[in-house]
Amino acid sequence: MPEQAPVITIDGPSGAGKGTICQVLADRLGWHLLDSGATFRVLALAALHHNVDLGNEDALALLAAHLDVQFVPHDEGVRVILEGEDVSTEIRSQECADAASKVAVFPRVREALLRRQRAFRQSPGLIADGRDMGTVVFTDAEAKIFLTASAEERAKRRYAQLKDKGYDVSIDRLLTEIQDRDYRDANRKVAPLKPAEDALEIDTTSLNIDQVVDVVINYVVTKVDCVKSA
Ligand SMILES: Nc1ncnc2c1ncn2[C@@H]1O[C@H](COP(=O)(O)OP(=O)(O)OP(=O)(O)O)[C@@H](O)[C@H]1O
Ligand SMILES: Nc1ccn([C@@H]2O[C@H](COP(=O)(O)O)[C@@H](O)[C@H]2O)c(=O)n1
Repeated sequence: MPEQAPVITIDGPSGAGKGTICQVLADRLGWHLLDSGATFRVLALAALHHNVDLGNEDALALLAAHLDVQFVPHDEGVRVILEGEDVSTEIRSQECADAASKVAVFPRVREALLRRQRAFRQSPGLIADGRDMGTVVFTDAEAKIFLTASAEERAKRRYAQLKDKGYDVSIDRLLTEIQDRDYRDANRKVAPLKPAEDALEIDTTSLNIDQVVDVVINYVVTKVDCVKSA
């Protein structure tokens, strides 16, 4: 059997810094990047566009199986093209985040997206960002990391990020949204948000981005042979 490309998984709740750290790792190693949250967000957006009920598992699973979506690598990350339209910005809305966490509770929806997520595993390697990358999608990953931070710190980070982009947001509302999404993600029956048994857990509440990158790189070099020898 041909050898599979190595995978590093980074899971954790919203705002823990997964996307930021995954991008740094992917750039440093020259590996592919899977933002699995984007697969749920784009499905949720397609459901909203086509008036598919976010509570209808059959209809959502069918939509997921036939979704016309491309993830196109680009200088500033990955462009998400849905039915020929660039929706990279639109899927980042709070409405899509919320809808994504609603469609993500359904087993058949997750099953339909699995094949697309696993297809990102290509040479020379993959950095996979999500909630169940280490527990379900890439259980054989070479290194698994679970990033956390207090909900208050994550709301502060999101507030700063959105303010920076010119959005007028309330920190209290962001905190409530984060707590609601955490609850839904951690309490669903399939692929709940939790660390893999063999994951390194890093609480980033009082660490800055550079400090988190250092902890992650120091760990990865101990776990992934081709990174050790690079
Ligand atoms: N350790 C950190 N210290 C301070 N700010 C951070 C840290 N890590 C990430 N951030 C900032 O927090 C914001 C959210 O980070 P990021 O998007 O990486 O989180 P995430 O876990 O991928 O969230 P989501 O799952 O919702 O996509 C960004 O503005 C990022 O720059
Ligand atoms: N592996 C994953 C990734 C994401 N989800 C769900 O999608 C929502 C949006 O994810 P972001 O990382 O883009 O914020 C998230 O709240 C989860 O409900 C998932 O279930 N599994």
